[in-house]
Amino acid sequence: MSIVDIVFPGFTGISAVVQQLLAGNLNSYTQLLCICGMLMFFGRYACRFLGDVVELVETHCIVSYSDEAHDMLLAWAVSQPFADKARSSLASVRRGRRGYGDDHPDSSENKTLSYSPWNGAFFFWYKNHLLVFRCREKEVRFSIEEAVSISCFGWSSAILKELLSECKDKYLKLVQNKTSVFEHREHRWVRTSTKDIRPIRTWYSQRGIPYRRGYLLYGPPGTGKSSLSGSIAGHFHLDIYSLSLSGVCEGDLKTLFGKLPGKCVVVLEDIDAVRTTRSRDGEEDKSGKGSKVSLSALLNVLDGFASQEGRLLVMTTNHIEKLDSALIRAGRVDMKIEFRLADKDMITQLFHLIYKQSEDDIPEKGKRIEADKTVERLAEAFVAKVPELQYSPAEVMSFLVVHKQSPKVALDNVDQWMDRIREERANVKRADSWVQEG
Ligand SMILES: Nc1ncnc2c1ncn2[C@@H]1O[C@H](COP(=O)(O)OP(=O)(O)OP(=O)(O)O)[C@@H](O)[C@H]1O
Repeated sequence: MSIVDIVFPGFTGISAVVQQLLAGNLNSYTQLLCICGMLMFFGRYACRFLGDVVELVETHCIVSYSDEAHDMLLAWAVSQPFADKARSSLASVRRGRRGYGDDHPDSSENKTLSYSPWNGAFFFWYKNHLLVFRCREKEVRFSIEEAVSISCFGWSSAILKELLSECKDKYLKLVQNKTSVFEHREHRWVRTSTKDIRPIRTWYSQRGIPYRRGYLLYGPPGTGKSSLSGSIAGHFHLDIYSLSLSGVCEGDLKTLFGKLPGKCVVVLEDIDAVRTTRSRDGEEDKSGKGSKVSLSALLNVLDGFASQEGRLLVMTTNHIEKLDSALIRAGRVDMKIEFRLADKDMITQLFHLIYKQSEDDIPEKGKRIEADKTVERLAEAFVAKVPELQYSPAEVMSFLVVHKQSPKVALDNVDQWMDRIREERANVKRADSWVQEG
């Protein structure tokens, strides 16, 4: 290998081929192969050189994967003719790679596929300017990210800004009346889904009093704590930023809170996972459950966070008894709401929710009333069998959904289902006691 190979890899090989060609030692078939090889070799350098020259006369705008501008640009790009014609594209069922404009794809009979340009440079005309949309895979901290940019020829970026502004308008229309859910990936917020706003009427909305409060939702798993957070966000047209304390370290927690927008709902899940210590001077805690976030670090970010207008903090826990009083004192938590296992009333409501017939199901009023009476009778029998405050709404709901075709079958199977749940709980309890003993 010569020094020239460092600058032009393959140079030695190609010069040997040229020498052989000039010496005339090769038969015609080998000559043809050598010429093809040379053309490919020089063609590659020519393309690279041309690319460099083009880059010199281009103006770029890089759009960061972790920024909402990325969603804006892609929401626009998927609807462009160049996306249709792209030789390389990424297919997705949702209208967007990160869920914006999600129209409940699962509920649709025909899951609509959309294609966005992928891994290449795509030329298109925009307001009489030739622009380039580039999209590539980039490795960031052991994971693959998308690097997206738009470029124009010349030294002014005005047309790029105009395009991005159009993308923003289009995107805002797309996500209007939707609630975006952001979750953390290391130190960044990433949109994971977009939901239709869940309507909820509250004392506050009726009186026009804005929310700037902290709530603690506590109770056993599956009692609706997270669902209520979604409803609150939807009602106030705010996005949800959901953070599980068991999955972040202190540094990331601080960075993530620093990157929150002005108005949003922040849901802090598993708040009991925080390392409890009353001292705020950084003293090590003794309770240590393996969580990477100490109470002092959490209190510090919450105090900074609370000063922001329009942010709503919702903390959820399955174990209120484990929480430090400093964390849930008035001011940080204005209201504590207990979520309980399903009582008779709730079980009845869930039964009705699943089995009561709508006008679409049975258009004839008489028949519908008859069917509903049967459901009411079966609901009473069901409630008589299921003891209250033993099962979560999520458990009852998931059992009923399995038997959604027949309330009668649900009733016949409920004893068996309760036995199974009891057995599962006993197994979990046994496993827990082994872990504690170990
Ligand atoms: N009151 C309720 N009415 C109807 N469905 C409910 C109710 N509570 C819970 N569910 C059902 O249970 C599912 C789980 O609820 P959710 O995730 O809100 O519970 P959670 O209390 O936040 O649980 P966890 O503590 O495990 O996070 C919901 O998607 C919903 O289907």
